Amino acid sequence: MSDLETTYLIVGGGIAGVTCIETLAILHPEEPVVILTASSLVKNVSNVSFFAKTIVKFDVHETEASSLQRIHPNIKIVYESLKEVDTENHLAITDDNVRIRYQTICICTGGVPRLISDSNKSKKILGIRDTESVKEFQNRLVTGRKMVVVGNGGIASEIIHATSGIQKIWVIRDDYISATFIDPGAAEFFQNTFKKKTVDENEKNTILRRHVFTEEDIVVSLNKDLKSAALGPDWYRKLEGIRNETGEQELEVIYKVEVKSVTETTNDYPLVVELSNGKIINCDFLISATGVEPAVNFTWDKEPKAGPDGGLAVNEYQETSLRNVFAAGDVAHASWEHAPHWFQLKLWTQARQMAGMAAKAMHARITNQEVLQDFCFELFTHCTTLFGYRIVLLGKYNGQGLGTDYEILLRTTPNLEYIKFVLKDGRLHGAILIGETDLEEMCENLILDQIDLTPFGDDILNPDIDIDDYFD
Ligand SMILES: Cc1cc2nc3c(=O)[nH]c(=O)nc-3n(C[C@H](O)[C@H](O)[C@H](O)COP(=O)(O)OP(=O)(O)OC[C@H]3O[C@@H](n4cnc5c(N)ncnc54)[C@H](O)[C@@H]3O)c2cc1C
Ligand SMILES: NC(=O)C1=CN([C@@H]2O[C@H](COP(=O)(O)OP(=O)(O)OC[C@H]3O[C@@H](n4cnc5c(N)ncnc54)[C@H](OP(=O)(O)O)[C@@H]3O)[C@@H](O)[C@H]2O)C=CC1
Repeated sequence: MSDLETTYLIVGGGIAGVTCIETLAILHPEEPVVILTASSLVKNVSNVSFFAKTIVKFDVHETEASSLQRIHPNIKIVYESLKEVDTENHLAITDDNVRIRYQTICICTGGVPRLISDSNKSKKILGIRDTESVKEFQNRLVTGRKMVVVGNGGIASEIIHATSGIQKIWVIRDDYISATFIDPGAAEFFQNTFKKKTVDENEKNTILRRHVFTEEDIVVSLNKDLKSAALGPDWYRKLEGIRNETGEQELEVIYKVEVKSVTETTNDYPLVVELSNGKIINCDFLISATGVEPAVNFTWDKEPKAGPDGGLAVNEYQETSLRNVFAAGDVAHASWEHAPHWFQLKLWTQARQMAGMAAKAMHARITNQEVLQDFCFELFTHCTTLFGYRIVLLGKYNGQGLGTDYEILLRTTPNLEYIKFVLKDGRLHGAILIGETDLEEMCENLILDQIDLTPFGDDILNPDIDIDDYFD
């Protein structure tokens, strides 16, 4: 017996779940869809702009789940948590024992912060994922004097940039900042902008250089029951201006260390953080911005295959190893053979792309049609803002997996732009574009078409030559 019957069941109201519904609303509006969401707010995407075929930028907002009724005429919203999936009988069972019979299901339950190992020892160790966790962080910023930030990815970088009036100790495993997204050269570009806001005239000169790098030169780095969706792009703006003290940021970066232990004390500073190099830091609270793990927070009659991170392993159509069970977004592990210039990172662009693909494949299954993998999986692209600069990452932007004999061509103008091309056998395999470079579309074409750039030499990045003319 079931309480509800549906053709499509979507679990989760983050970007992946909502995109899946939006796509099904276009492909199959007459068929019933049920969304099972643990939070009453869902994500929606607006102001989508394309810098090139595959390079997309958009805004993410939170809205009432009921607004989905305007998107899909045949949707039913169930505000509950998924407890169990009975794949044999095509049944999903919620915490309150509501039973939903589906023909296809897409799991979009996202991720939860992966905190440092001592996180259960103190409530002063915080992870950031949803609005609630940011509120707690905001409260701690109001009175905090010193915080430790652990991790070297997107969240840590944004926190360091956005907070002021508090002493910050940034603890990272790498030997340069923001290693998930950039290389040591770009890290230096950003650190110079921290040091001084204005640049001397004679420092504004553009520097162009080619370097043959090896893998050893560039190290490729790639709290609770949090069931709300992950935050939107401008979440860190909520941290700005909490303390209005002006002046130099009190920032200390400690490189190549990890946190060994964290203990609470009754001393002036309530938290004692011991690092792997023996250093002791006393602080008010610690932010663990140390990645996400997939939220597979329900049980199965039969376990599907999992990826190395515990996420649901999916093929190129986003289907798990269990027929008619699809997955998309942070909960999914991309287990198909990737195109040469694509790899998975837990980002909302990818959550959106995976969910669009899942919806197409679910629709094809129901209507007995064939489906092809979407073109967006040909090229890794990420468009974001870091330390106040627009940053576009393309393909193997840090030489990921290119072996030991690739070249790097750099053009940098202090406080203005940082452009890095990763070349192998004369062809472009990846790029980091920081600032308003206007090179996105050209780079996308050069990577996708694998044009031999040897004849252009270093002119490919010469600011006085409009290289686009060659390819028109
Ligand atoms: C602070 C922060 C900043 C970020 N900034 C960026 C950025 O600038 N650019 C970028 O590309 N990415 C960014 N990300 C990553 C991005 O937010 C995620 O990759 C993306 O939101 C994942 O979407 P999702 O739909 O898979 O998961 P989520 O957004 O986590 O949504 C999961 C949904 O599933 C629901 N759910 C969970 N378990 C259950 C259950 N058992 N039953 C029912 N419902 C359930 C939750 O309520 C939620 O609605 C950021 C992440 C964070 C935390
Ligand atoms: N602008 C953007 O695009 C943003 C994207 N995001 C996304 O949100 C998600 C969460 O962000 P975030 O938490 O920053 O995750 P990230 O995966 O971006 O970064 C995690 C960082 O923590 C480090 N780390 C992991 N475990 C430890 C540990 N035990 N001790 C010290 N360091 C550790 C990792 O190092 P190592 O690499 O060595 O494992 C890495 O530097 C990610 O999917 C991220 O891509 C978040 C904010 C902004």
